[in-house]
Amino acid sequence: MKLKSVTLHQVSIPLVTPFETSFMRETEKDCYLVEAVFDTPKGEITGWGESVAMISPLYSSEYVAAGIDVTRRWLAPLLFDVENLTAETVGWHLRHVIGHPMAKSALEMAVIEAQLKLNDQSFKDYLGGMVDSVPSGVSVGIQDSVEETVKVIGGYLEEGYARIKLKIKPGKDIAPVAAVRKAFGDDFGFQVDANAAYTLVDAAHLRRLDEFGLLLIEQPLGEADIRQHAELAKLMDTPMCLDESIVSAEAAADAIMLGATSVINIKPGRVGGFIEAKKIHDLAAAHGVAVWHGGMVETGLGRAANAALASLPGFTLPGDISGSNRFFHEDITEEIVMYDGKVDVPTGVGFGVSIDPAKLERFRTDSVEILP
Ligand SMILES: O=C(O)CCC(=O)N[C@@H](C(=O)O)c1ccccc1
Repeated sequence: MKLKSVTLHQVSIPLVTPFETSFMRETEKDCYLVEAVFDTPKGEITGWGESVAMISPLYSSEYVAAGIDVTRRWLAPLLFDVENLTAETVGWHLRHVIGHPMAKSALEMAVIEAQLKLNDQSFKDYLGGMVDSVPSGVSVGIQDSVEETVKVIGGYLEEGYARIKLKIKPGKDIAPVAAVRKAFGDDFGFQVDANAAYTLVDAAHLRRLDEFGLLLIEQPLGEADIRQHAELAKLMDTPMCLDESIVSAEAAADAIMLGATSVINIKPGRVGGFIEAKKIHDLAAAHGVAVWHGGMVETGLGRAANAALASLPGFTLPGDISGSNRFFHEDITEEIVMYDGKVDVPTGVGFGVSIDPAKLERFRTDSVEILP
């Protein structure tokens, strides 16, 4: 395939309720979509991708404006020069640009989808997915009070979510977790995500979480740390899970070998794309390390692609692939629907969903066209 043009559509979609983590509080989903047109043996084909970078560099160093800039000035020009572009080689062609995994992943997604359309193939089949639906977990932001936390989680349990993930930070951790366990018992999957809000000095405090039978504790320490997480893992019974630190298969190998993680949160955007994410899945499986699919408040496009990846056999824990309605009043693709604690794995060609032009128009705030 030969890349002919790339258009980046910046969108802002209102959230149904504010989403608060230890490092930010969001009321809109701001991201950009990649619309890439390719010349192929079957004529012109368009592939779509989604960048999971936030509007500000608070989860990682990436952010929307930087992703648009690095794509316009560096990444797209590199791909325009490739005569026969394939999904499996995008990362190689972009390897000299340091960093920017989310921007690279968004472009790779568009190449993947065009290749799937060229080969009349679903993403699930391309990856070797084995199931038609995947368990659907939900991520719960930091609430204003313990009572509100119990109420919100009760609502999601009512809806039938397979697993609850609660954001925590110093001062909003033990009490809400204890109250949720007291209110709903021990028979549901419950985990916490600190987004790097603690330090090793907090080890004794974090060990108090061990009494609540949590599935895991996610990234309690620094976003780039591996060694200290290995130290903390020795002190806690709750399984250690890494998110932000796992920026590549290499980092995953280091974390596994150092005993820093017994569960890995896989996010294609964080590691540079779905091809690298599958390598991490395969590496973890070889080491008996469980993986689950993380979420970055993606639109239905990203959620559909994530569900396909999560259909691989190593994804043994429910991921953050909630229904579209968990975050959005309306999605820019067909709605991803959670039912009976699961979401369907799309079976259509490509990612199995399409961008609704009218909704793209409604939520679009800017577009930039990039030509060779
Ligand atoms: O369900 C979802 O899509 C969101 C899951 C979630 O909590 N994501 C968190 C995270 O730290 O993993 C996040 C969201 C947005 C930006 C950065 C991080």
